[in-house]
Amino acid sequence: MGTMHGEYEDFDAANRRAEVIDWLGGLLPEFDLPLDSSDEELRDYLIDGTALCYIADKLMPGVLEGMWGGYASDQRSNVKKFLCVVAEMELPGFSVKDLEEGSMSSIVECILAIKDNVTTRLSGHISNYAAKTPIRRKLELQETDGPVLSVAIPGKLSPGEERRKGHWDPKSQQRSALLSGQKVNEVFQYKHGSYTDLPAAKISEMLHSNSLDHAPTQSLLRVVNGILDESIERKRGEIPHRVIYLLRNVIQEIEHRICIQADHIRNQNSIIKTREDKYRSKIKALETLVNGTNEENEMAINRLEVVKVEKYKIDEKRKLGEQDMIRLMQEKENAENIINSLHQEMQVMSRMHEQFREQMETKARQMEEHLTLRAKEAEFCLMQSKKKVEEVEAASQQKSQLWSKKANIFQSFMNNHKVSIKDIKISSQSIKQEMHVLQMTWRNEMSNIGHDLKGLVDAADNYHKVLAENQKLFNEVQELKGNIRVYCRVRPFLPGQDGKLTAIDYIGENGEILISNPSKQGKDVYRMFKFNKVFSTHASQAEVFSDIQPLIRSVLDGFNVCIFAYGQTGSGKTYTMSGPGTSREDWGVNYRALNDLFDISLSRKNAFSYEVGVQMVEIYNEQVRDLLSNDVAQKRLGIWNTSQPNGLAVPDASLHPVKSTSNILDLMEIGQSNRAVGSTALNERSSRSHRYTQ
Ligand SMILES: Nc1ncnc2c1ncn2[C@@H]1O[C@H](COP(=O)(O)OP(=O)(O)OP(=O)(O)O)[C@@H](O)[C@H]1O
Repeated sequence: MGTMHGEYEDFDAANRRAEVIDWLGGLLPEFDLPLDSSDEELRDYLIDGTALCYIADKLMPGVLEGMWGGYASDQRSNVKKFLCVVAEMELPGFSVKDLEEGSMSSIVECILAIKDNVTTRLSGHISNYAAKTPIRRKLELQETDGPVLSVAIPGKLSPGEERRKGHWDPKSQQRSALLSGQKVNEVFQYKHGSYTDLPAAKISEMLHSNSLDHAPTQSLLRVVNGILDESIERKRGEIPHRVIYLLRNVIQEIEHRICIQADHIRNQNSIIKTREDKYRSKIKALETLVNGTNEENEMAINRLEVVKVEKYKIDEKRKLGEQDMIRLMQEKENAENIINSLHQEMQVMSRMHEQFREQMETKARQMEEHLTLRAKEAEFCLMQSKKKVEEVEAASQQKSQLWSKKANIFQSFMNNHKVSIKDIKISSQSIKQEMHVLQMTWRNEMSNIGHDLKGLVDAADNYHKVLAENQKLFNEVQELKGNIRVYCRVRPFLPGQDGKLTAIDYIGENGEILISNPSKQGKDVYRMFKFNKVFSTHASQAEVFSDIQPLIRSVLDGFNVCIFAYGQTGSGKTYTMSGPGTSREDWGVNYRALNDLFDISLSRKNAFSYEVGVQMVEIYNEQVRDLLSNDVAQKRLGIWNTSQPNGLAVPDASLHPVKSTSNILDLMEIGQSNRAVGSTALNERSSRSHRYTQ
């Protein structure tokens, strides 16, 4: 924008300078500068002040005093005179220094102000101009007290041409023009009715002198009007020929002046058109410039937006940078604190190091003293050791003599030993031979043992077959004896009971028992019962178990076995199943059965592997409880059905399904009052539990 503004200013200055040059070209005929002349070219033309003085003289003839123009003493006096005229006209001036080396703008503005002033004045002159008297070669407009505007006529030397020819004196020329004008006025100022009476000599003087050239157009028109008025007043219309001739010349002069004025106006029009075209082209250029400026403005706005965005980013970055700076300052403070603490630690360490160094130096001195003492001691010891060495050498000589003796003895011993070694070698060879014989016999024996082992393996196989056959036969015997066996054991009287009140009358060998009831009559007194076997009151625990033991062993062969005791309270169920004490003889059926099973499983451990499980339950008031469970709530196992014949109860199958697995031994004692039941179960290869009925 600054550049554009500068360009516009240059353009405006050039325009104004061109306007000055154009005006001067019309005012000063010798002025031949082109319109696009530079400031310096205009300065060169105006710097001597001659042209300026000529302008002032044109504006106010005679106003310049003394010698001016080419006759001036120096250039500065010309310029100063011009500036005095300008000051009198109250127009803006300039300094001489500006004209010599400063800016030309003030000079241009001054001349343009003069031009405007003259144009304003001429607007009134030109209206009168057409009605003035024609002059043949030069037209001069002059008011009574106004400025004079001269126009150069072709064919006559202009003041510039005269000046260039070295004889042009604008002041004398002007002065002669003024004098001839006054003379013409005197010549042409006649009263009415006097033109026809002009003598021929006077008319000839008017025609043959420069009177017409210098006469104002107004005077010439006054002459024409006067002649015409006189011709009208004279009814006869007779006007002398000489007056008519004068009239014709005056009219020709006026026509000539009008033609010149018309030419001048046409020239001015063409100049104005040329300027108009120039101004239009300049306006187009300015419009283009303005359009370009608008585009540049849009681009500048876009750039401004971009710059705003960049500024916003830069502000954000600046804020981040400030935050970073604050953080870095804090880190710096922390680092400084750390450095200070480290510095303090370093000082402490250096002090400690100094103390340590001093201590070490003290120690070193002490050590040095100590080492000196030790060195002296070592020297002393060395002396003593030398003495001892000498003593030892003496002793060693004695010992060497002894050793030589011992060596002789050892040599003789070695000789004897070699002899004995030879004997040992001979005996070892004989031992080797014996060992070889023994190895051969051992191999033979091992082969025999292998054969024997093979026979044993075959025998073992046969043994297993035989054992299986025996087991089969045993179980068949058990089945023949009956799968359900009922034994009766008679409890002896307890201490304090009367033995005469016994109901047992007879016990048979084949399981018969005769019960007598004295309270009954007839054959109802005796009743005979038949069991598999009846144990008398003298039967021991071992005798009772001996009849049950085969059934228990059949468990190991895959049969389920259940043994339970039944009887009224105090009849001896616990005594029979558990025993009265813990001694081996007192063991009841439970202990003996388990012990027997453990013995058998132990004896068969190389061939079979048995797992034994134990379950303890209590049946009391028709409630079954697991006595080995830690959870009291879980002890209850189910409801028992006691509606079986003979008072037997079976578990509800839906609640407690009886597992059909074999290899189970149940040992129970069942009281009449159903108060308590103890049960022990043994399972071969299985620890699954099994519950039986009451
Ligand atoms: N064969 C026997 N020899 C000696 N004493 C016996 C014999 N049988 C039982 N007794 C004794 O009889 C008493 C009652 O026996 P036991 O407690 O075994 O009866 P029980 O049927 O288990 O009674 P309950 O049903 O009330 O438990 C005990 O003192 C016991 O020592």
